Amino acid sequence: MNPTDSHSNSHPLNINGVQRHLPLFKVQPDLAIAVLNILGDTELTEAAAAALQQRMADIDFDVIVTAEAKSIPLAYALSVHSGRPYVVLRKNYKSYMGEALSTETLSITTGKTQTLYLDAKDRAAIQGRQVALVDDVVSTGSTLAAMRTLMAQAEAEVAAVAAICTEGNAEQWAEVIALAHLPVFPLSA
Ligand SMILES: Nc1ncnc2[nH]cnc12
Repeated sequence: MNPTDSHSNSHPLNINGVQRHLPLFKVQPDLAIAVLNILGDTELTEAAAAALQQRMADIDFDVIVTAEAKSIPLAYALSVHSGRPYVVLRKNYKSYMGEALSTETLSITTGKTQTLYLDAKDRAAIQGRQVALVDDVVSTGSTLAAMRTLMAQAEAEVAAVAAICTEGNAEQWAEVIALAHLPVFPLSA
């Protein structure tokens, strides 16, 4: 690495002309990832939503579904661009969520198992509908698998999977509509 390069500990990302340098973050003793955090980044979120909406223009979907937390602004922006409502799968159960559905997922950023809940009202909103699953980064596929499980339980059909970035093994994510691919960074112990 070049010590004079101020971005030597980052990975470049360009979405629809919006440039960012993603900081590298160690998530396991032997692995770092380039962290994409769109929270607070209206310009990047907007650029991504506009580009994804274009890529999804020919897909017939009724509802956008995302999981807490970092991708919520993307789902909101895509909702505005596409005119479709969005649903958020939650990480904590609240009493107002009624007869929610739930399933487990393993997070690469925390290394911990998490539960995803589908609120009873959202369950009714997607039953028998075509959904687009949306995430900021599709990485290990654990969140995506949990989202698919909940969609099957709720009798919703997955019409598309879309993300700002795929990560890791690009071939594994050929089905994902994505705007960029992030490598992972093996570290020597
Ligand atoms: N590169 C990444 N940035 C943010 N969240 C992630 N989750 C998995 N990979 C990620």
